[in-house]
Amino acid sequence: DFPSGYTGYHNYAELTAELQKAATDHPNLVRVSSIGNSYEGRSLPLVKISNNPGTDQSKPEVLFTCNQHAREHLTVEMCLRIVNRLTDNYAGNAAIKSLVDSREIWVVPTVNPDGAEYDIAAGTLRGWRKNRQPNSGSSSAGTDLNRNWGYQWGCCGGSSGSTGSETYRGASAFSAPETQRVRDFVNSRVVGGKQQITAHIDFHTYSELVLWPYGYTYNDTAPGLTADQARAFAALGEQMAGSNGYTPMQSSDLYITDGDVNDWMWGQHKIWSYTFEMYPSSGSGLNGFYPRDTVIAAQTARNDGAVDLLLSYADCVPRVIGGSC
Ligand SMILES: NS(=O)(=O)N[C@@H](CCC(=O)O)C(=O)O
Ligand SMILES: [Zn+2]
Repeated sequence: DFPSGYTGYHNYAELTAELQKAATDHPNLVRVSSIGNSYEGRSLPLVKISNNPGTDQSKPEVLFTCNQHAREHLTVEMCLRIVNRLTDNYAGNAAIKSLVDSREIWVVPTVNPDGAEYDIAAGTLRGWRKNRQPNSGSSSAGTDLNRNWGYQWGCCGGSSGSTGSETYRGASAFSAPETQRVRDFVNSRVVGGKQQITAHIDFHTYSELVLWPYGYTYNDTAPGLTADQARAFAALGEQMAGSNGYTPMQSSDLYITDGDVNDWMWGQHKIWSYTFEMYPSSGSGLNGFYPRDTVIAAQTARNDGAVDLLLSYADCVPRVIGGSC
């Protein structure tokens, strides 16, 4: 479990209990289900927040994913913040009520529960990043889930083919059960030939950044991403960064990543997909991944405005530059 100074973070059992509590407290707003299991067989929880959660309505859908990277535990708290804030405040906050009434919101609070549990299993903080899937012929386990997505997978030097690398891309695109399960869920949201999810944030730590596609190329435009679309990505990214004080940039300006989730969400589905790197802005080595639990409340609430911005533009993100849909 988490060591002292970190007990405010939710381990897997505490997370699932918290999600069940949200559903029990708000049966008219929340459904908790599963997109399937991790490599080691842990259920990957799926939370739906809606004013009619038992029915698929034709409203713009927004997805939040957290904890692709095991050691980035603050992101689990971020997804929990989204669930609790949108439900606990629905009755008393007109702005939140209108966002929830006009959207269908999906939250996957942990994409990598095996890695997250392994990271804390010894009562220490191991610095683990990848999933816990073995690599045949190697004593090094783990795939970097954020290099395993099947858009431009392994194309461009933005990942590694070595099983021991922290950015090992896996044996093939979607070789990891966890990316398969999120892929299958997103694919299932194509209804009547139209992807219902219009916008997405994948939360990571750390460096305090707002990032948008493409990661696989330094170019601002590339096949499937026009200059206007790049302008819209940047404009909304800059507005969200203005609300949380993070630094906005195209993700390849940070470094080239291939097989990352944003490139797949946009490349495959034209979902306006961002990565948020949360607090801290900097750190020496591993300690940046392990801020004490005393920062959780402030550093998750810090993103409330950005979450609301994404939700508000979700009907038509190009509106952010005066465009139309
Ligand atoms: N959270 S992190 O691993 O330090 N940074 C992310 C950045 C993701 C991106 O550039 O799109 C990654 O390398 O997957
Ligand atoms: Zn990460």
